[in-house]
Amino acid sequence: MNQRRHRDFVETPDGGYVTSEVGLAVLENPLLNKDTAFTREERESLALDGLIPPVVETLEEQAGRAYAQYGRQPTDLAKNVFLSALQDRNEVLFYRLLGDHLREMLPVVYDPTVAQAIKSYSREYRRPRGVYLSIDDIGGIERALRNVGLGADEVDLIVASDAEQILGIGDWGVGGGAGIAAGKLAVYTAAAGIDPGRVIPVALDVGTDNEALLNDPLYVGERHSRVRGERYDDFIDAYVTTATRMFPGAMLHWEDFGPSNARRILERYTGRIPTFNDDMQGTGAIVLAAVLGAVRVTDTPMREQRVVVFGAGTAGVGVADQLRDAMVRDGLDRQAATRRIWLIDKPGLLAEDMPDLRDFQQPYARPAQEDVRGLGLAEVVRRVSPTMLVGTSTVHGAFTEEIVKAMAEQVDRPIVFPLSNPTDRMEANPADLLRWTDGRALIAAGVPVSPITHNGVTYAVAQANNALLYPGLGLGAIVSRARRISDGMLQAAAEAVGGMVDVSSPGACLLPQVENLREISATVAVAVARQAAEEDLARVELDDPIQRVQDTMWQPKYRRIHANG
Ligand SMILES: NC(=O)C1=CN([C@@H]2O[C@H](COP(=O)(O)OP(=O)(O)OC[C@H]3O[C@@H](n4cnc5c(N)ncnc54)[C@H](O)[C@@H]3O)[C@@H](O)[C@H]2O)C=CC1
Ligand SMILES: CC(=O)C(=O)O
Ligand SMILES: [Mg+2]
Repeated sequence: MNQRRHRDFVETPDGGYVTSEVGLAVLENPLLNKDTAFTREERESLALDGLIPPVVETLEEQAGRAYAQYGRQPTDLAKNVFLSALQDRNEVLFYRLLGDHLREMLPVVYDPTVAQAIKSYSREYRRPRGVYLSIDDIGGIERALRNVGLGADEVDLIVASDAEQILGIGDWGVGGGAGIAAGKLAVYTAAAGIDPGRVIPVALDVGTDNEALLNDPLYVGERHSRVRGERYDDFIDAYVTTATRMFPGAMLHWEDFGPSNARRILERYTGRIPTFNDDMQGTGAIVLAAVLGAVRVTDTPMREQRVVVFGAGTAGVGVADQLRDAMVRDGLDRQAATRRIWLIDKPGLLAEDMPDLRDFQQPYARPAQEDVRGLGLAEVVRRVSPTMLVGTSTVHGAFTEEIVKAMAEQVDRPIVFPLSNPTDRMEANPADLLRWTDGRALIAAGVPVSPITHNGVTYAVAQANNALLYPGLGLGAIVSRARRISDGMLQAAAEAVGGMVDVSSPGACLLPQVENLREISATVAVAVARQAAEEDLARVELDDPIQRVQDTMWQPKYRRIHANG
């Protein structure tokens, strides 16, 4: 009978569950709880009689009530809190509701409202979710991961964050790590059907430099400044070593690390285990997907693009890397491709003779003889005539009317991607971009944007958020049990998303729409699994990856539950 153990229940070959839990313990387990949908037989066998109101409801009826309750919440933050409480109570109902109203609820569970939820994590705190690992207790990592109660082959995915750069809102300590890891995992399940019983969100608490948190009596994390250097590296290493030893099949996802750690960590582990950094690689790949759509509209090949990236941190350089590689595939050598990308950060245009360049910025630094060191965005746009302007700076309004109009004077269809999150960090408002360019701008933003009508044409603005890509990437890696996440797999994912859109009509969206997220993720997963096989990185052979992806996707449906014995 015992196929696999899920905490305190096992799955049976007919897709039901057997549990030794009874009574309130069943109702308090969000993976088992069906609330008023327990049948009469289940109520009897699981000792639930009298613990639930008499009615027996369907999942649909429950979802209808929950949606009405959701609608009565006064603010987006209240809606987020309501949905987390629902997830803590009944995961099937939570995912059913989320799946039924994905376009409406994704911005509440995830970006942009997740930023507000993270800021108020300690104040709103009601109950824990996932695992909290502390740099002050490195020896406790194994114990904490063991306490989750999952066996060696029962974990597919672990999302971890140290919360140094949460979205574009900076350092949010333990609540940032816990909140973003849980938010990203909710998207994994809603988008790609990653089994919510086989994942672990991890907050890596290394302290925080956010003084408001340190001085907040309600703060729930370690109350000291952020630890850096050798102790930090030892902590990350202990986490990776322990997690991969205990759960050898799990993929490790890194989210919202600061620029000094994100790339270093990825480079240390990428050749050894299945792991990826979403902000660098997921973002780079989804932006590449949108760019592939945009260059079909402009009919200018990749190798002829000139790209200005404003904000040369984790995401900005991740995007630059993917665009450079796409130019190389289009015929340029690596150096020529790199030269077609201009990176601007706080000190202005990055140049070789600048002190304090980060190692990952160095390849893009302009040669000293160009004598362009430190130029501001407006001047760079004037001199370079970029075909693409990408914003990953967190600087709201950085793409001013003057700058965008200057760009639009030099190219017919300027590609402008204000990607910073949440909404109050966006480099430009898409409606303004269309107005300033008289509808010529090809736009993608990090947050969802409603369609915009300009001069009689309705423009669907793409959401270039890594959420359109990482769930399918993860699913593809899981079904193929990939040993590594390779550049080829990221490219396959980007091309799969890019191939899903028809950009031929005026105002067409550069990326598929969020309500098709399950379809997008399935398509990405198949492409990724095929690529893993192609590169000999798959640990299982898939005769029919399309069917395997469908079969692997967890569905928010109630299972029949039997009592053990
Ligand atoms: N759409 C998407 O899928 C994603 C969007 N992002 C967004 O990108 C933004 C940056 O995120 P990360 O790269 O993780 O942060 P980061 O901290 O690694 O990078 C931000 C960079 O912007 C630079 N910057 C700040 N102020 C600037 C200014 N006035 N002028 C020029 N450069 C300036 C910083 O020095 C830093 O290098 C965030 O808002 C984040 O939400 C990040 C990942 C995915
Ligand atoms: C979307 C995302 O990963 C970020 O803004 O950090
Ligand atoms: Mg992120």
